[in-house]
Amino acid sequence: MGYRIVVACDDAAIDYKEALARDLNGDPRVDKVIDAGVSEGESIDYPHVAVKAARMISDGDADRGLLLCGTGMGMAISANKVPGIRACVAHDSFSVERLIKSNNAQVLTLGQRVIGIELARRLVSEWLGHVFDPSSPSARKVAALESYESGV
Ligand SMILES: O=C(CO)[C@H](O)COP(=O)(O)O
Repeated sequence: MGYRIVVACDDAAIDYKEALARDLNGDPRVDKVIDAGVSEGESIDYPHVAVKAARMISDGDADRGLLLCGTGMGMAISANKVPGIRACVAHDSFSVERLIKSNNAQVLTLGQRVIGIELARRLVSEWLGHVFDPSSPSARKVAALESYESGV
């Protein structure tokens, strides 16, 4: 079973969303790419787009999210407002690996104004290859993180 991935961006990152969605659509590890916007000519501020996409994950309609804006930071901050969602910008290979293996994050965010497209493509491909190990020592820390969401 491959991943269902929701992709979304604001008007600063439409080019990257289109290019990365094309890659994802051609990747055998991906079953479905869901485009949550925005498209050319559309202007919706990043918090609305990020929350819409993150809710698709928390509702069980997608497994992972790839969210893009100018820096990746606004998308991450916004997606993290959705209960249960762990999102972060990661612009290097090691961070992308740890985003999954340490943090079990569902959402990777990238900034079109920060990194080049070829690095972005490589990071997204690497991201798909990483899997969280629930028996790893990191699981205890992710569980602790989740406990704060439930008000403990
Ligand atoms: O990068 C962004 C938010 O982190 C967004 O694409 C641009 O936001 P702005 O600098 O507030 O216009």
